[in-house]
Amino acid sequence: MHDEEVFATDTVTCVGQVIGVVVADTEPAARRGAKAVKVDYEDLPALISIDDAIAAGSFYEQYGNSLETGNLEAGFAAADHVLEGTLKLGGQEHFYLEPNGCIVLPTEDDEYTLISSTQAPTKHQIYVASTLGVPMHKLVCKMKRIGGGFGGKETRSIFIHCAAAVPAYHLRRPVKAILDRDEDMQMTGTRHPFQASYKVGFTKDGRVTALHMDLYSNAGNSWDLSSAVMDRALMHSDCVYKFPAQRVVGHMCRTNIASNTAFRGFGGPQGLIAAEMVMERVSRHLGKCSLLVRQPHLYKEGDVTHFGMVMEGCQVIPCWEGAIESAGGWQQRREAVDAFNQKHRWRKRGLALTPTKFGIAFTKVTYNQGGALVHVYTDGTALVTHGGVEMGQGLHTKMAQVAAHELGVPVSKVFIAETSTDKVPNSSPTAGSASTDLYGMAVLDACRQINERLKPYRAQAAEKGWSFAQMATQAYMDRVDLSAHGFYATPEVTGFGGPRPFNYFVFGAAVSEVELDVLTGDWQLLRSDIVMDVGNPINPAIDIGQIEGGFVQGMGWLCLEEMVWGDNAHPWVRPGHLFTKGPGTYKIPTANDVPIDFRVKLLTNTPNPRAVHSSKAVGEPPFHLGSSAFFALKDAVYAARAAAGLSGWFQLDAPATPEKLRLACGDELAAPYLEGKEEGWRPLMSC
Ligand SMILES: Nc1nc2c(c(=O)[nH]1)N[C@H]1C(S)=C(S)[C@@H](COP(=O)(O)O)O[C@H]1N2
Ligand SMILES: Cc1nc(=O)[nH]c2[nH]cnc12
Ligand code: MOS
Repeated sequence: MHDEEVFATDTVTCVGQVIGVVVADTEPAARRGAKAVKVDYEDLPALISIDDAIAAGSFYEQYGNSLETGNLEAGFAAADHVLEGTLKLGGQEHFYLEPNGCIVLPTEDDEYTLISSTQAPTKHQIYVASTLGVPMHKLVCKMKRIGGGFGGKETRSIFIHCAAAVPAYHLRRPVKAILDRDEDMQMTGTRHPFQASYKVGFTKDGRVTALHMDLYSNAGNSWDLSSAVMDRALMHSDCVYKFPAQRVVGHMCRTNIASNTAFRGFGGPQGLIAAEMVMERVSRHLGKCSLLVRQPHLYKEGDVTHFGMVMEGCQVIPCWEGAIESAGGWQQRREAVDAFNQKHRWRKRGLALTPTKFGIAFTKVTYNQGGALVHVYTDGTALVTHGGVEMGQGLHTKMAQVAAHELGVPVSKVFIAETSTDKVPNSSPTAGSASTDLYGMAVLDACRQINERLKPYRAQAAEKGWSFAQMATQAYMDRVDLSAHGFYATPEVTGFGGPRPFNYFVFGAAVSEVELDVLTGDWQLLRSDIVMDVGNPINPAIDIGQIEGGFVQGMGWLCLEEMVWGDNAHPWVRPGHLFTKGPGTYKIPTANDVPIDFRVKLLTNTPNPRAVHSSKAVGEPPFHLGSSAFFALKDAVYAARAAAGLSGWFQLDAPATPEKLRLACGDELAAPYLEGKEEGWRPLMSC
């Protein structure tokens, strides 16, 4: 939305906003220089939380998307029960291993090369070129790989590139800028904190007749990607359930924290968990098992979502049933957990099953395109370049497999050296989990062009026993072109508001069991069983790795990672400052948090007709399955509350940190701390 400045001019709207850049021969000198700059800020009133923004009416007014299906009035009229409530979801720091950084190299005249840690080389080419006033064809942005991105380097990395480019422009010398962890956490955005106000109508046997939700996101101090994030949240607020009537309205809150941005799932997890929390409340209100209440709502083949997309190749039920089977049967597991809980007062176990469905395609139609460049050399090796960035998700490996398979050579004969805007131009951000689909088809397209030209030589090779090298050499001798550019644009995607904003859905389900220490709120994830539908996997090992990582990262978001800002609830932190700026205060999952018994299964025989080699995207879809740990923890707290004589549904917002879990157990030891505190009160972290 071009609502940001490289260097703030008269007003800064968040702590950490860049006002200038100090450049020196060494980093220590530059830091001394930056410290020498004294800025006397006039403190202005600041809005930090969503509640602050709602109270002040501070929204990005230009955003007003909503989705609606069915007749809500009739739905609520037909309900035996109507419940209203508000649920809160925290933000999440990307915590990529490699903080933001870049090198800006001025070369001849006004030519520049950027070596970038970013997911979006083209976006950086555009923004730095415009900052320096040079044409795009004189500025290359490239990288071999980046040390993690998770969405955090789709846009927020731009300001550090611009801040480094300006001195490079004036000094005509290479400039390197790399953020320290605490700077990165204070200055760059995170996952959007969300809040949902809902009203749900349902019959006495648990059939939802109407669901209305207002979703509020904390967009921070600039627009960034927040509208697309909210769009995706709106489109995922059905989870895997067919609601006869549903309305969901999006609101983007304007606040004075660093602009929040893309993070794995991109608003999808927020929408998914909101629906799941509502279904949990319905089940508990009726005192029914949540599987029995949710089951009749599960999407079936041919059902239409609340935004009008028809479920094709719907694997909701196979994943749901597969996860239960993998877990050894729900009844068996439930009885074992209940038996344990009968025998232990201060340790309680919990069990939960959560399903997921995730839409694959950029909701911005333009981004659903991909390019590739393939060179075949006379030694029989191939150099492949595509528009996607390797951030640890294994994209380059899959692309090399596709090329090797198509050219008929071993993978060792295919090399991917880097991603660079002068090899493949106009690339979309490596985001939305769609890179394998987009660049896989583009690599295929390029290889097919080359194969077409090599056809006569393949015939000769067969009869003369030529190697691929000899074949390539012979073709070269005959002046045949051995290089090709490939391209692909996803057909039939409509963008938000149309009936096919996604190319297809990815499905999954997880069963998790936890053991909670009621006295401390500490817990252990005993076992998780995941069944995921990834079509025909191009590389099952990579896909299982993505599923394990996505699951753990999702669990981190909902059960461990808490961001603490200086705001009304935490007056002991300087206003607007982030208190949790490193691993000492911000707790990301460690090896101890991974399920002790971790089982991941891929559905078989579910080819996906809409993507390369019948595969499916796997980057973001598994993230939501981590919520099975959150609901298992809540299940354990219910058991603790029962032992304390408390029954019925209670509110548990995310992140479900140990303090919150401990107090939610509500026993006589916790009660004195809860005296007179409002619902959901939690202790200030003593410091
Ligand atoms: N190791 C690793 N895996 C990752 C990420 C990452 O930064 N590191 N990013 C995730 C996100 S946010 C996305 S959108 C996808 C992007 O890659 P893909 O489009 O190739 O799936 O990878 C996911 N898995
Ligand atoms: C821009 C964008 N659109 C999407 O639909 N999904 C995404 N994930 C990360 N970035 C995006
Ligand atoms: O789509 Mo991932 O970069 S949030």
